[in-house]
Amino acid sequence: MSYVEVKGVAKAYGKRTIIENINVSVAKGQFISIVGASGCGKSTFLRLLLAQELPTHGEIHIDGAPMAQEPGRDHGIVFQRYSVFPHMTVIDNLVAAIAFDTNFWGRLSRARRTEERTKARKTLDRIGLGHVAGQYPADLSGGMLQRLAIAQALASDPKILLLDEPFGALDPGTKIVMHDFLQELRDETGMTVFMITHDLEEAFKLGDRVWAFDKPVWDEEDPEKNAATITYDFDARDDGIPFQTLRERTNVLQAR
Ligand SMILES: Nc1ncnc2c1ncn2[C@@H]1O[C@H](COP(=O)(O)OP(=O)(O)OP(=O)(O)O)[C@@H](O)[C@H]1O
Repeated sequence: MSYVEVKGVAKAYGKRTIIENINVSVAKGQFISIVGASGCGKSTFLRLLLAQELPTHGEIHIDGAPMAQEPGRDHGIVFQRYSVFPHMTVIDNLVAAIAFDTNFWGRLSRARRTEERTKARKTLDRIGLGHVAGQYPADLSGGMLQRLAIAQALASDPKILLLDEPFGALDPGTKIVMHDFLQELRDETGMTVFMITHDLEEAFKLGDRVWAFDKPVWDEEDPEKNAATITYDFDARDDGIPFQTLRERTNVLQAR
């Protein structure tokens, strides 16, 4: 059954339409990787899913209901650039995320604060950051910072996790460790995940489906003209097209 339903969605800024004719349906727990040329509207699409922006046309339904008109707690998001607070320790960063989630930080009782701290400590142990709980983000490696950012995004037990090039700044070894980490989290939580990446191998390794955003019509004289849409929706599991042959079959996915 469909969990996220996107019907005829388009987004324009002023007179310029960035994406259009987006019609997709995603089952609960699916992992969608999103690839495509720079500037073709991938992050714009994530912002629509996050309700940070509203579509110019079309509708998005989540779990059978029209999407909220503003960002809510059922979505978590992680960006490539680490979105942690530099002046707070690792554990305080996580406690702050939990507090934002509860919305009652100022009024939390001492007992509740202790409870939240214990919860944060457990989460840090779970994600391998227990030993740096008292340190500041500046002392952490890129992989550690992204673990912390993901843990913050998960503080509200989101139903949908949005990842905008989360591992783009990491070295190849750390990336592989982060892939395992993300796959474990996904197995544990059953979240539906949308991840933008410029790394095709990563897209096919992690995704159940890989969507390619592209402009069906290019205007060489004016590359900014015309909108992009989802031109390919690949099944990346079982009977999917193997990554190795994909590059040969299509040039749409070649890095531009
Ligand atoms: N708030 C805005 N107002 C006007 N134009 C915008 C706005 N946000 C994005 N754009 C334009 O929309 C286009 C798509 O941007 P977007 O960030 O969604 O692309 P992208 O595919 O995620 O790119 P990249 O892979 O480089 O991150 C760009 O040309 C950008 O300049």
